[in-house]
Order: sequence, then C-alpha cells, then structure tokens
Amino acid sequence: MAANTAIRIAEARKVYGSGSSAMVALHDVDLEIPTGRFVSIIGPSGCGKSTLLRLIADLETPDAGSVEVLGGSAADACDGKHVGFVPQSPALLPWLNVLHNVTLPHKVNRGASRKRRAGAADARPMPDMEQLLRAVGLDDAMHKLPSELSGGMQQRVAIVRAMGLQPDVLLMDEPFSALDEFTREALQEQLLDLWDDTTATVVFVTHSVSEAVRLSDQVVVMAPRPGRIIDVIDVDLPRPRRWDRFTSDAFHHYENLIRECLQSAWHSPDLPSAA
Ligand SMILES: Nc1ncnc2c1ncn2[C@@H]1O[C@H](COP(=O)(O)OP(=O)(O)OP(=O)(O)O)[C@@H](O)[C@H]1O
Repeated sequence: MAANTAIRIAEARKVYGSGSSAMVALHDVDLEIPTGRFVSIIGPSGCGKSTLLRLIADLETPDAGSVEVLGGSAADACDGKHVGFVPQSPALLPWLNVLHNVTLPHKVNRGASRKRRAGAADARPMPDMEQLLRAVGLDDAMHKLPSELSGGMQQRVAIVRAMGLQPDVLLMDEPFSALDEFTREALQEQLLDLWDDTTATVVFVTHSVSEAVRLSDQVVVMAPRPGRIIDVIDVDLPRPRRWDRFTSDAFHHYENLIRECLQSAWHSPDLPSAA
C-alpha cells in the first residue's frame, strides 16, 4: 500500500445469508482512499454503502478480498483507536451530561491514547473538549443531558466525541440525515471547520448529492444488485467551501455529474452475481 493511502479495499465481496436467500451486498469492490481526503459514498438505498463502511470499521468482515486501513488490518486500526465512527443516530449515553459524554472515550481509552502519545512521531496533544464543544455552538449545553438537546445538538455532540479522539480515519454513516436543511448546512460547515484542523481521512455516507459536493474531495458512486462502485468523481472545488460557493456553475457541474451517474446506477441492469 502506498504511504499516502489510508484505506485500500481490493476485490471485496460481502454476502448476507446463504442458498436461495443469499444477498450479495458488495461485489468486487476496489477502492483506494488517499490520506487526509474527505470522501463521500453515495448511491441508491440498499447498494451497500453502510456495508462498505462497516468493513472499514471492522464491524463486518469481507467474504472475499481485502480491506487495509493505515497499512494494516481494519481490526488493528480499530484496536489502536485510529478509527472513529459517527453513526446515523448519535447514540449518546443518556445518564451522562454532554461534557461527560465527549470525555468518556478518553478515559476509557487512556491506554491507547498514552501509547499513541509516547510512540508516535506525529503525536498530537489531546484536544480541549470544552473548546471543541464551543466551536460547534454547544457552550450552553455542556452540562445538559442528551434528552434536553435537539437532534442537531445531539449529532454535534456525537461528532465532537468522535473528533476528540483524533482518529486518523473518521467514518460517518449518514450523520445528518435526520436533520432539517438549515441545521444540516450549519453542521456541514462546522464539520469542515473541525476537519480543517486535523489530518483525518473521512469516509462519509450520504444520500444527498449537494452534501457530497459541498464536503468532498472525491465522491464514490455505487449501484445496487449487487452493491458495487460504478464511478469515483474528483471534486475539484477550492476550500474553504462557504455557502456562497454553492451557487457557482462549477458546483452545479459536479451536482449534475453525480446525478447523471446516479441515474445510470438506478437504471443499470442486475449483474448475474446478484443471485
Ligand atoms: N446484517 C444484515 N443481514 C442481512 N442483510 C443485510 C444486512 N445488512 C445489510 N443487508 C442487506 O445488504 C444490502 C446492503 O445494505 P446496506 O445497509 O449496506 O445498504 P445502504 O446502501 O447503506 O442502504 P441505505 O441507503 O438504505 O442505508 C441491503 O439489501 C440490505 O438489506
């Protein structure tokens, strides 16, 4: 694996079930993600986006092919606390306030954090979690319980919790899908601001074409039956990407490119391996 490749997936296949009920969730998936890139995965429902993310997160193992993360196995990368995961729903601990929710992973992972600080040449100091919470507008919410927060606020807490561990790879599975458009756009901007201060490689699953273009360096387009990658589109737009850039011709060009690709994904014929 090249030194600047964070994730390398080669001929990965994942099948759920067996016999006549077998479902090929991923078929022959090849993907290389360079270090420090923000990559979105988009495609119709059921095309295997979450399955692909779960392979990288070591929550699933491929039935064939390989998944390498940071030059080793996905399991090693996860055991070493190099991989952060933000799920669709924030999954906060309801009995802990916001500050305790985001600082708990540090306490639980103190061993791994110490090892990283001692061993890594690029060791970074642990972030000030209160400052991270302030950066996403949660100044007044630090001592509140999750049940006292809106959905958007809870998702901000989940992002700060994952970012606070300074993962080298951050996996996000439709983290903004349950939010209204306004909150979603605010969180996209805050996510990019947080990401700017890191060297993390981000893999972000979304159903939204404009969200993919706003956030990403690269958009991976998938098709279903069986789940497979049909295109990888480089998004060559300058950063920082503020809202006023989202009306530009260049922005719409990428949106159209991805929409055309999704149309062909939707209409693409089933492959024999879908059986
Ligand atoms: N644990 C499982 N057991 C059986 N089938 C599964 C399992 N997980 C996923 N599948 C099936 O694998 C296929 C891919 O699922 P996956 O969740 O990866 O798709 P997706 O693209 O993320 O979908 P969505 O956009 O709706 O979230 C689907 O047909 C799904 O029903």
